[in-house]
Amino acid sequence: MTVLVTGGAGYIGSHMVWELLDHGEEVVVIDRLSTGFDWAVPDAAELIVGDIGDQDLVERIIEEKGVDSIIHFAGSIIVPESVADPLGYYLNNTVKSRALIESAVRKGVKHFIFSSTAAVYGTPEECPVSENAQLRPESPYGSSKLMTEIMLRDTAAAHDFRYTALRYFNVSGADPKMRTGQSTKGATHLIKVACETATGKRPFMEVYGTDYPTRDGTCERDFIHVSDLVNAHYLALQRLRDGGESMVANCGYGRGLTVLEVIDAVKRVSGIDFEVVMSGRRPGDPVSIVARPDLCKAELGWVPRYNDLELIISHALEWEKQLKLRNRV
Ligand SMILES: NC(=O)c1ccc[n+]([C@@H]2O[C@H](COP(=O)([O-])OP(=O)(O)OC[C@H]3O[C@@H](n4cnc5c(N)ncnc54)[C@H](O)[C@@H]3O)[C@@H](O)[C@H]2O)c1
Ligand SMILES: O=c1ccn([C@@H]2O[C@H](COP(=O)(O)OP(=O)(O)O[C@H]3O[C@H](CO)[C@H](O)[C@H](O)[C@H]3O)[C@@H](O)[C@H]2O)c(=O)[nH]1
Repeated sequence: MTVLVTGGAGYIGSHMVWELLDHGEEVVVIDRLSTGFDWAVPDAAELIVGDIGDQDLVERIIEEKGVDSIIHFAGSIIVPESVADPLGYYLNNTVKSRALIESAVRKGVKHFIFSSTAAVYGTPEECPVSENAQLRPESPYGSSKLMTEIMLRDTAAAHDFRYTALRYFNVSGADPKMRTGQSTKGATHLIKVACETATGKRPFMEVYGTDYPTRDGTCERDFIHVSDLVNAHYLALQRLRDGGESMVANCGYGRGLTVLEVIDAVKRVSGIDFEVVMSGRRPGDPVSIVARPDLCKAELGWVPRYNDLELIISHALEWEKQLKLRNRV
């Protein structure tokens, strides 16, 4: 039994590959290396450079490697970029996910885990938000992911195929053993950007919007450590293999932190008082989004191990230093 990890050369995917290898799984990765790196894939996993929309390639991999499960991370992930290029996002996230799901069904892969996102909720009426809240994405990115969730739901109803869609909140941090981390070039994620500024890779950083209706005027998010996130996927994989029904679950800690609170914490942990410029709002940003994680805990038996902002930041900062040391910036 082999697990096919799409996007396994990327930030979250590479952590997933390590999590699977740590549990003794056979792993094959497909990644076109658009934002990922071949060096991020451990030697013990096979990397096939290619596109998830290439059905001949994907179906050959499934057959030749004896793939029983797919964990699907490959996609385009930047909210404001999706506002500027909606059709590009619908192609890479929705159309190519459709091709991948079809290949899975054709080749009899019965278990599928999908990287969904809190962006499917838009700005929820109630926070923390539970899975049955209204789905009103505010960006093409969120819509492109919601459409994939719908395809999975309908495919599972029609075929011998079960899935878990995990709606990630704000993923951050790095492998505590420093085997991988977020290496994305031109990153836009808050903690990554703040750590790059603290380590001198950027001269300053901006805060996008200071007039939101929150306690300090900046947006509020729920930051989850990437290692806790990939552990939830591993538990979801075991549950599907044990016959568990399809499900959709939030992955977050249930705790909201504002942009300014995060920046202050990065300054504290790094000991560097870097420059922060207050700017206008960024398109597509919901004000506040925090998970209700009860379902993930109850159904998967998920027990987070790194629910501590300073610990998340210390791992992210350490990875930033590793990138410099390894000349990979
Ligand atoms: N980072 C977050 O905070 C976050 C939050 C919610 C959901 N997600 C989802 O998690 C997944 C992984 O995100 P990430 O942060 O690791 O991003 P990433 O950009 O580091 O990883 C994505 C990987 O997919 C690859 N890829 C993209 N399109 C491909 C294609 N058509 N064929 C083959 N490979 C392709 C890229 O080369 C890259 O290695 C994405 O689906 C994203 O939407 C991320
Ligand atoms: O330099 C920066 C970077 C970010 N922000 C702010 O920080 C907050 C978080 O922004 P991120 O870009 O880190 O993350 P998003 O919440 O926009 O999106 C992330 O989480 C979402 C789920 O909530 C999606 O899944 C998406 O893939 C993932 O990028 C936003 O208010 C943003 O405007 C800044 O002020 N300055």
